[in-house]
Order: sequence, then C-alpha cells, then structure tokens
Amino acid sequence: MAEVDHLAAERATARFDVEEMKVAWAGSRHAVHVADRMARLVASDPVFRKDNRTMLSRKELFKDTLRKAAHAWKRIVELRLTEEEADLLRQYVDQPGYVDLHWGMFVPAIKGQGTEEQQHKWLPLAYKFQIIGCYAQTELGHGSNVQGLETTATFDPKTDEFVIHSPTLTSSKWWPGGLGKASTHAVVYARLITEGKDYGIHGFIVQLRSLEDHSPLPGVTLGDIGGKFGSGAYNSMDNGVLRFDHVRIPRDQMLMRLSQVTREGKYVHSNVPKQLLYGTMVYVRQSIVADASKALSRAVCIAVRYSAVRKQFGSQDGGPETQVLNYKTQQSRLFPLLASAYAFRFVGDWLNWLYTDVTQKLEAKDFSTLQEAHACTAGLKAVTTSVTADAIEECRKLCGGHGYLNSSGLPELFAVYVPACTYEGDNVVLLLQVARILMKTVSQLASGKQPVGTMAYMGKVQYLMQCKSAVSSAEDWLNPDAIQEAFEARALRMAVNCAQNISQAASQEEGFYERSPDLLEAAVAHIQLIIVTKFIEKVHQEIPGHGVKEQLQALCNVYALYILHKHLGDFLATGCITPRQGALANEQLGKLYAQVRPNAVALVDAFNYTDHYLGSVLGRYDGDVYPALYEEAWKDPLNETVVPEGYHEYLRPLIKQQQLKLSRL
Ligand SMILES: CCCCCCCCCCC/C=C/C(=O)SCCNC(=O)CCNC(=O)[C@H](O)C(C)(C)COP(=O)(O)OP(=O)(O)OC[C@H]1O[C@@H](n2cnc3c(N)ncnc32)[C@H](O)[C@@H]1OP(=O)(O)O
Ligand SMILES: Cc1cc2nc3c(=O)[nH]c(=O)nc-3n(C[C@H](O)[C@H](O)[C@H](O)COP(=O)(O)OP(=O)(O)OC[C@H]3O[C@@H](n4cnc5c(N)ncnc54)[C@H](O)[C@@H]3O)c2cc1C
Repeated sequence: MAEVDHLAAERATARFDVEEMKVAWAGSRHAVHVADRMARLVASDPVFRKDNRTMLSRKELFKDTLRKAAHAWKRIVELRLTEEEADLLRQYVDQPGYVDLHWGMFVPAIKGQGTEEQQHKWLPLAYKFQIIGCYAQTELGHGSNVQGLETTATFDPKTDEFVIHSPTLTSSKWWPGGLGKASTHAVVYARLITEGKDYGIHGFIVQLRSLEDHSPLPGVTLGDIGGKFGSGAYNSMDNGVLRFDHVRIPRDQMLMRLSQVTREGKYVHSNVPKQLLYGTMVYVRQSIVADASKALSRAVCIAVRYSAVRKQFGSQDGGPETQVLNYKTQQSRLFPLLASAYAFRFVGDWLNWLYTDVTQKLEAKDFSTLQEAHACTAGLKAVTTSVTADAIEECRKLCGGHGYLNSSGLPELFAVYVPACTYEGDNVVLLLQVARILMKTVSQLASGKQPVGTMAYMGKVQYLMQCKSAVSSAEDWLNPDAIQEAFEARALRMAVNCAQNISQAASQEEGFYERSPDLLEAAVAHIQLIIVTKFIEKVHQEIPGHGVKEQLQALCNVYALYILHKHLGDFLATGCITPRQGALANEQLGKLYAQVRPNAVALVDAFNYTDHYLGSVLGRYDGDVYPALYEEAWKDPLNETVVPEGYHEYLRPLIKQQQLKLSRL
C-alpha cells in the first residue's frame, strides 16, 4: 500500500463499502482473492516488468514475449496453479502472445470440433506445450466471408491423406496470431474436396514446423506479416502468413466431430447444424465481451484517479485550483464510461452463463438456442468493443497532454485494444448478422410465432408499437420500468421500420442491402436494450454490503439515461418519448453525476487493479503523479546521453554553417 495517499480525501467521501463492491465486480469473494493473489504474483516478479515495453525494438519485444510466456508456464507448473489461477496469471502478464491463441482458439477448436479420439490424441500434447497451436482461418483475400476461403484440402484415397494447398496468392493464410514464429501446429480452415466435389469449409490439424529444430516442414512457407499499429502494443504478437504447396496430412487430422470422410472418400455429415463449425468464434466472442469490461475499466480507472489529482483554474487569490473531476463537462464525459465498465462486466457474466447453457443444450442435441447464442455473442462483441475502443481514446483526452505520453499507459492500451473491433468478426459484419435475425423475427410475428430469449420483448408488438412513456418528472426516469419500456419500444419500432422499408424493395436481399445503415442502428438499439436489461436485472438481485446496491443502481441509471440522451434522435423519431421527456432524462442524468462524484475514486478502486497491471503513472493508486511522470521521463533512451547522438553529424554542422553565414554579413 502507498505511503502517501494523495487520493485519501477522495476515498474518505465514498458512501459505500469498497471491499464489498470488489466482490460485486469480481463475482464472488473467492474470485477477489484469487485475482488478488495472481495479480500480486505477477507484479512482484521482475521478469514480468512491462514499463520499458514501448522502447523495445520489435525483435526485442518478441523475445521478451517468449521469455514471459515461458516464465509464466514455469510458475504455473511450479506452483501447481489451477486452470482459473493460470488464466488469471496470464491475464495479468498483460502481453499479447502466442499463448492467447494456443489456449484461446487452438485448444477450443479441437475440443469443439474434434472427435473424442482426436481430443484424446491432441489435447494432452497441447496441455503440456509439447505442441503449440494457432487458429488459421483468415486469408489474404478473405476474412469476413468465411465461405469464400480458397485453401483446399483434397482427399487422396490412394494414400488415405488430405492434400492441403494454397492455390492462389489470395489464399495465403494471413493474420493468425502465433503463426508467424511460434506455432508448431495450426487448425487450418480449408475447402474439403472429395470424390471431385467441394463440400465447403472444414477444420484440419496441420503440423507446420519441425518439433526438433522449429524449421518449416516441406511445402510450408511461413513468416510474420509485419509491424502493426502503435509502439509495443500488439507487436508482441507474431501474426503470420502461411502457404501450402501440396502438403499431405493423414485423413484422421480432419476435425471430424461434425462431419467425416470415410476411408473410401465418402463425405458424411452428422445430423447437426453446419454453423457449429463457427463454434470457436462464438466461444471467443463471448470472452471478448468479458475482456471489454477489463480494458474499459483500466482506462476509466486511470482517467478518474488522474482527474481527481489534476487541478486547473478556479482560484482567484492564489488558493488551490479546481480538481478537473469537479468540472461538469469532465463528469459528463467520464461517468458514462465508468457506468459502461460496470454494465459490460455484468452483461459479460450473463453472456458467459448463456454460452454455458447453450453448450450444455448442444451436447444434448438441442440446437434451439444456437441462433440466440450467435445473435448475442456477435452483437455484444460488436457493441462492447466499439464503445471500449472509443472510450479508451476519450480517457486519453480526459487526461489532457499527459494522456498522450506512453507512461500514461493509454496509448498502448488503445493500440492493443482497437483491433478487437475487427478480429473475431468485423463489428459491422457482426451487427448485420444481428439485424438479419431481427428481420427474421419481425417477419415471424405475423404468423403468431412467439419470440424467445432476448427477442421475447418483440412478442409485445401490439403494445410496444403504440405505447407512450408516462414520465412526467426527472425522478420518473429512475423507475426501471420506464427505462425498460422506452428501450424496448425504441428497439422494436426501429426493427419494424426497417422491415417495412425492406418489404417495399424489389427483393428481400435488395432491401436489406439498401437499408443496411438503418439496420445497423436497429441492431445497436437491440443490443443496448440487452445491456440495460441485464444491468437492471443485476441491480434487482440481493447485493450485500453497505451502499453497494445504491451505487450500482445509480450507475445503471447513468448508463441507461446516457444512452437515451446520446441516441435521443432514435427515441424521438420513433415517438417513444417526447422532447420534454428527453430533456427530463438529461436533467436526471446531471443529478446522477453529482451522486456519483464523491464515490468516483472508490468505484474505480473496486476494480482492484495493481499499479503493475494498470501500467500508468497517471493511474497510480497513491495519486502521486508528478514525481512519477518526472522520473519516468528520464528513463527514455533519448536521455541516456546529454548531447544526443547525431549532434556531431547533423546539428553542429548546421549551427556552425548558420553562424558562419551570419559572421559574413
Ligand atoms: C479465455 C479465452 C481468451 C481468448 C483470447 C483470444 C484472444 C483473441 C485474439 C484475437 C484472435 C483473433 C482471431 C480471429 O479473428 S479468428 C477469425 C475470425 N473470423 C471471423 O469472425 C469471420 C466472420 N465471419 C463469419 O463469422 C461468417 O462468415 C458470417 C457469420 C459473417 C457469415 O457466415 P455465412 O456466410 O456462413 O452465413 P450467413 O450469413 O448466410 O448465415 C447462414 C446462417 O448461419 C447463421 N450463423 C452464422 N454464424 C453463426 C454462428 N457463429 N453460430 C450460429 N449460427 C450462425 C446465420 O444466422 C444464418 O442463419 P439462418 O440460415 O437461420 O438465417
Ligand atoms: C490483430 C488481429 C488478429 C487477428 N487474429 C486472427 C487469428 O488468430 N486467426 C484468424 O484466422 N484471423 C485473425 N485475424 C483476422 C480477422 O479475423 C479479420 O481481419 C476479420 O475477421 C475481418 O475480416 P477482413 O480483414 O476480411 O475485413 P473485411 O471484411 O475486408 O473488412 C473491410 C471493410 O469492409 C466492410 N465489410 C465487409 N463485409 C461487409 C458486408 N457484408 N457488409 C458491409 N460491410 C462489409 C467491413 O465493415 C470493413 O469496413 C486477426 C485480425 C487482426 C486485426
């Protein structure tokens, strides 16, 4: 704990029990303890140091990532950490690397798409790191359109093998993390061809590198795709390029849980939806939603603490200036982001529950909830990552000039985070998937089919299409039913409007194409409704701890009313609320910000992040920002010498030349 606490006064104003809020945030007392232990384990180990990361060359950074991954594994084995502890330890190491794809996609792909026999063979190797795997789906020419992939896997019955081949430049695998330099194996997605027929995309386990000397196997061309956005950041990852020249693999390395090729070359598809092939993506999308709340809460923690320390203006007589956190504009930009971090945390927990539930149903051959899982994971992934990426940048601006320094932690956090809007499905492409499902649901309403799950509200179509909000005072907006109704009516009316417009087009497809910008907005409205609903449900539960429930209630209202204020056009255009009711929502929002203000620092303390994990001189727990900023500056390699390299080559001759010219005048 810090010796000087510049934020002590802020912490003293909190009107709730921070320790209990930590439990609400983490999910359980056990979760707080485990996270705490793992965070401290990482923070106290010099190998996991990360304050010099943005100053390393790409090669040094990559080697540093390999070192950290190997050390993390050593500690996991030595300390016999559980899976939960190991996951947390890796999270706190906080450096993207091949292990993310090995554990996050390679292993889940084999678990989800491999037969029991295949799992028995491959998983123990992966669990012990005897092989390192990645997920090779995207190609140079095809990412979003999975069905358009070109790599082929042609069955050769003579040898009982598949021949994996990259027929064109655009079929080169391009982007897979861990592929460029680290992986020995990959799950490769390719078009399955047998008996002269193309059966579409399937997964195959392919060995890429020798297990003896790591050199690429014959017919395999491999490399890194080059530097990426920002310094440090995602450059620790070896995103790779991969080409196959008629590489042969045994038939039993096709992942055969969903469909099989027999020894004779017959294609057999099990009686399951073909979309189960996309299962690994669904799994990762749900984990990305949980990650969004982590990234967002880190940025918000930095911005809130620094805003409480930073002072500007407001002093007439040489007295202390005003903390920037007291400016209403700072609050109106920052507190909705604080509320969003909590909102994403709770919707992430719910999504994890949904995913587990759907997985259990799938095991029992019940596929009825597959569409719900797809819509929720795709939509929530899209909305939470877009908001988080924008919010990190907003937090940088909220920290003024110092936010632009690498030592603030925000530039690197942004650069690491922003590709989440693209990977695991471009956000626009994913929202259009949600929109397609919304349109399908609207079209089924007429036939009396009752929508279920998160679409159930659409069943109240008669009421929601004509209801009028009863809000008549600012306080009325604190009623969760008023909020819920306004959000449901807005989402449904936007979807119905789109459906009506599409129905006037020459064809459904043409109409969908023409109306896709409106469909995106309808999909966002639907997803925001889910987030608001899950937050309201959370607050309705019993939540122990002095004042904890009240704070969460306030944050829930901030989240909902901020969205209402920001998207007021939608609510007005659909006639869900009147301009006066919109103004009342904004009035209430201002009151809520005042309620959050004395609790703000304690609300970010409840995230329970160590200074190591935050990696920010501005977000330090003790708030002792200025000495840290000053000290950090001197660590820059440019300050290793007082006179810079290049002075004698470039600066001195220039200055001397000018002096000579002047002396001649
Ligand atoms: C602890 C874990 C830590 C994890 C850490 C991981 C670290 C992350 C690092 C980042 C790694 C990044 C990896 C990647 O990016 S991997 C590559 C990801 N690629 C994509 O996401 C591609 C996106 N494209 C698609 O998913 C599909 O192409 C798309 C859905 C857009 C279209 O598919 P398709 O052409 O087949 O289909 P249609 O649109 O015509 O739909 C047909 C029907 O299928 C339904 N559908 C589609 N997808 C799914 C799904 N996933 N699940 C269930 N159902 C699905 C769709 O609704 C249609 O249904 P109907 O026929 O009923 O209308
Ligand atoms: C950091 C990073 C890590 C990655 N890791 C992996 C990995 O491990 N394994 C792997 O296989 N892949 C990986 N990928 C690839 C990633 O999954 C793809 O980049 C992603 O799916 C987007 O596809 P794309 O690049 O083809 O984008 P494109 O589809 O080409 O998108 C370009 C633009 O077109 C728009 N667009 C595309 N289709 C439509 C449409 N139907 N309607 C409207 N607009 C559309 C998009 O919104 C976007 O604005 C990674 C990517 C990144 C950036």
